[in-house]
Amino acid sequence: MTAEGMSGSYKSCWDRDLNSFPWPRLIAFWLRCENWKPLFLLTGRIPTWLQGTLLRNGPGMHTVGETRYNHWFDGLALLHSFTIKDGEVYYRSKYLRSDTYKANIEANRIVVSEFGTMAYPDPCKNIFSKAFSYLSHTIPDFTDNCLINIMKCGEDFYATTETNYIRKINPQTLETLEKVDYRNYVAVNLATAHPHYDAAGNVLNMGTAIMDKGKTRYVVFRIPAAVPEDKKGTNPLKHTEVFCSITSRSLLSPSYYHSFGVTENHIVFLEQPFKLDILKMSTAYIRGVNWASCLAFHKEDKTYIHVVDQRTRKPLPTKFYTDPMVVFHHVNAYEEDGCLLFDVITYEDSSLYELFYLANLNQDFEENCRPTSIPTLRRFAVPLSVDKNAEVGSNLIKLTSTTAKALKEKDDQVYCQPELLYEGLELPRINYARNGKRYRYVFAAEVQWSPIPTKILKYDVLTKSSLKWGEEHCWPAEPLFVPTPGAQDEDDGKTPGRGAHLPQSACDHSSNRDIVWEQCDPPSPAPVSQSWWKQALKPRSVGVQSSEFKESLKAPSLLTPTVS
Ligand SMILES: CC1=C(/C=C/C(C)=C/C=C/C(C)=C/C=O)C(C)(C)CCC1
Ligand SMILES: [Fe+2]
Repeated sequence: MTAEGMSGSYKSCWDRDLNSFPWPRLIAFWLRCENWKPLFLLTGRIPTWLQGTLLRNGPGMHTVGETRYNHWFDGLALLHSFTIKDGEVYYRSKYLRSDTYKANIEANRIVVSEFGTMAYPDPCKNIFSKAFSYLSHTIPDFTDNCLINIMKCGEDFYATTETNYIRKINPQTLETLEKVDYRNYVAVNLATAHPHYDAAGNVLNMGTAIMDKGKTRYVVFRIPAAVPEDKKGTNPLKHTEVFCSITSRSLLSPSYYHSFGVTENHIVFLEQPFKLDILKMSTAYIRGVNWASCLAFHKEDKTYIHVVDQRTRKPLPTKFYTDPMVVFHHVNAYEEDGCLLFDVITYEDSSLYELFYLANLNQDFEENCRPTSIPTLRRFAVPLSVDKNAEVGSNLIKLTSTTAKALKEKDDQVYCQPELLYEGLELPRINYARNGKRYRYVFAAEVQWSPIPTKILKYDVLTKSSLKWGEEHCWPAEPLFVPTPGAQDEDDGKTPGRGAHLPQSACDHSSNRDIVWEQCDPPSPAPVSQSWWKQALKPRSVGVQSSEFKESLKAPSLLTPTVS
């Protein structure tokens, strides 16, 4: 939690073994390189209305046997939950038992490729059979190490990454359930880990269909929260539908993207010049290179802004574009006086992903980890209807609320120039009730010339002012805004700080179903030191907690993920 902090005692499954240790009120975890370092957060007060369970996901294990991953985004997914009840927080964690996890642990080495690490299942297989088996299909079978986020579909929760696989999990026990292949429901080879939700909880996500029926497309698909009455009990995924699709400008080098924007009537998709090279991907195995090497930033290209009308499900006809840039996180988007405004965190190149190679994060960190461009919050404005007779060179944006421009060009093109709002923030969150609507506050991690956040930030788009919280030895990261029940003001709520880039389920104050927790076996008691944290990371079987502790863990389950 952040500035308001939290009070109450921090209980964990290791409580009985380590209660002699002067536990801080709350411990925030931060994985820096491979060493977990406990960070003691503050004392303070958790508002009594803040009840619920925060689910989070992230890379948790970067070495298997003698082998180690190359990149931060490769680590085996470690699920965490924080149950907040009456001023106390109960923590648990569990590795996602993906097929990748099981194959690696069984082989006691990395045998499945990830973003930054190419691996081979069977080293003694000769190069020809390997080549043949991998060349047999253009798009290889990707990993199900779903380490990025948590998605809620109806009453189900899934760990997600950016491949076609998601893994269903039990939100109470963090156990891994079914492996789901999006391709069984919608033709996509990749999909973002940043879906949007409407007020009814229906999921809207995007993925890329590579060379599907001779075309490569960006596909927006919708997963209903509830199944039709006559289909009660079926899996909502079975009712997934293609909402709309945008044809990629290139068959074999579609854009890489990490998120997208929505407004009440439109969808915003940036076809950015940070591209996947499909031919390189289909030969990556036999060339022995990782997937990351199949991504490239083309600074001579443009960034195309696609706007799809949700009512017609068709892209607007005008060709909007802006300068080459790389965006991972959309913040929000909304419509005002016939214009669509969208706010994104922009980079001038794709160097951020380079920074997160563990070799860069390990030694002389300050030197290696200087991004060549700082994440910058920029606001774009796009006219939703373009006057054909508008003078070439004229600015089509007449709003007083922004200095963003949309310059009319010949042959129906419009060149968009953004307004710079704030330099040095990432992992943006908003009060999600304002998603797609006019809004005022961005909650984010302040990131200066290093990928390691140092402060939590609340930025006011209206006044261009910001509030910050930071403290020595604290590395807060992605905040999650939880509105106060019955709040009127957009920023009336709490923003608990969170470990790097992670998923969350906020709290809803309504349900109070009790859950009884089986607890993981605590690691052997040890002073809190690096070894203890390393040990804590070892996969643990689920054991049964001592009765009194279990009793105290009867927490209301309030699992309502917002978005991540
Ligand atoms: C495995 C794999 C991929 C993994 C991408 C990942 C894991 C990206 C993580 C991004 C994050 C965490 C961004 C944070 O803001 C790609 C590139 C889709 C290509 C297909 C194979
Ligand atoms: Fe993200």
